[in-house]
Amino acid sequence: MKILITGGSGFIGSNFVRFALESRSDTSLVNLDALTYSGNPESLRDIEERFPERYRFVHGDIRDVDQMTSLIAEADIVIHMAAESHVDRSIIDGRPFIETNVLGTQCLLDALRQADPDNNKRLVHVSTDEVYGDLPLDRPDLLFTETTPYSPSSPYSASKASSDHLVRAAIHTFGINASITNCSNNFGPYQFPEKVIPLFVTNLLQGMKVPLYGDGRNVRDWLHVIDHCEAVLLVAEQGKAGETYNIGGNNERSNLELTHAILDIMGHDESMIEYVEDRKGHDRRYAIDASKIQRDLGWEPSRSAWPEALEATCNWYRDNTAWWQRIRSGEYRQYYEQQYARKQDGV
Ligand SMILES: NC(=O)c1ccc[n+]([C@@H]2O[C@H](COP(=O)([O-])OP(=O)(O)OC[C@H]3O[C@@H](n4cnc5c(N)ncnc54)[C@H](O)[C@@H]3O)[C@@H](O)[C@H]2O)c1
Ligand SMILES: Cc1cn([C@H]2C[C@H](O)[C@@H](COP(=O)(O)OP(=O)(O)O[C@H]3O[C@H](C)C(=O)[C@H](O)[C@H]3O)O2)c(=O)[nH]c1=O
Repeated sequence: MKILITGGSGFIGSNFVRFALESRSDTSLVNLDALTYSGNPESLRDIEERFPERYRFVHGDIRDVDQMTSLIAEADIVIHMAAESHVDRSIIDGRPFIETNVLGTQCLLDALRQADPDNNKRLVHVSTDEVYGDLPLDRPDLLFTETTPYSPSSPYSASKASSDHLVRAAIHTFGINASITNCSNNFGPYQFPEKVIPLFVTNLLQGMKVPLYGDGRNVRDWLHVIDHCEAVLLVAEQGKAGETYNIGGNNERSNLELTHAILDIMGHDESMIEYVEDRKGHDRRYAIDASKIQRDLGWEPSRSAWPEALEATCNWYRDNTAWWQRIRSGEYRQYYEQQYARKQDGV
């Protein structure tokens, strides 16, 4: 089986590459990635050495239709993960989100149709539960299902919703063999330290406080990244064309609960919490009903149990300082310090 992954040098992508090569000995994989600020070749250095025959990196952009067409022509399965992925950045500037998530997805679909006019190849479009908007805090009975209407709140989620619609339109109009996955918040190794868990853990490792937005009551449904990767691979191999699959951990936590758990694991107390200005348009609660993928494909989130999985993740950042120290001392440090100061001042 030949897989082409886009965005394979990012957080979920690099975990997917490792998981697919380790769990499928008959699989080879090409990773097309533009290496934006969140793409890190260091995350896959060991893979290049361990699987020289089965793994190849290609530096490129999903908007380059000619390059994408030749790469897709050589693949059986395309896993589309490349994206601008951070909500806070989309609030500062939404344009890169439209360029990669919307235009980039259209370019990928154009390339797929050129490379595969008979629709023999399989595409999995990896998306987010944020397309559904948010849920009220006082209705724990409500969950996102595959038929929940789209109601995105941030430029990020609006761009992902657009990309989902483009994929659905190509399924309907051209009959492409694609499925869409909508997943909840992932945690695990190799996540860029702008997202809440690696940010808080690496702040604490540097003796810095953790900036909690608003009152900390917002809720996220946390899933270990390898559970997500396993689900995406299952959808690629066994999912039905035209279907959407929701993926979630059944693991809802308020940000305050998450923060206390991290503080406990890292040996700190609540004096390290700094309450800062809330995120604009901050979604209150995400919660996924994953019963369809559980029923149809037999998937279970077996690696996401807390506190063990969270503790293993915190330990990974503690044990892999070389991976994040370079990132946190470069350009990103300036971005982060500006953001942090702005939120402290409430401007
Ligand atoms: N992180 C989560 O919790 C989460 C949850 C659900 C869905 N998702 C989706 O999963 C996918 C991966 O998310 P992530 O958290 O790993 O993101 P990430 O930011 O860590 O990685 C994104 C990768 O895409 C690459 N990329 C960006 N623009 C590109 C372009 N134009 N061409 C080629 N490559 C490009 C980057 O270099 C990077 O390697 C995204 O589509 C995201 O919307 C993420
Ligand atoms: C960075 C940061 C975040 N937060 C809060 C904001 C959220 O309520 C929660 C998680 O934030 P984060 O930015 O890590 O993730 P989400 O905005 O939920 O989005 C993530 O999960 C979805 C599914 C994707 O699709 C996104 O790609 C992914 O980034 O912590 C803070 O309180 N302080 C901080 O400094």
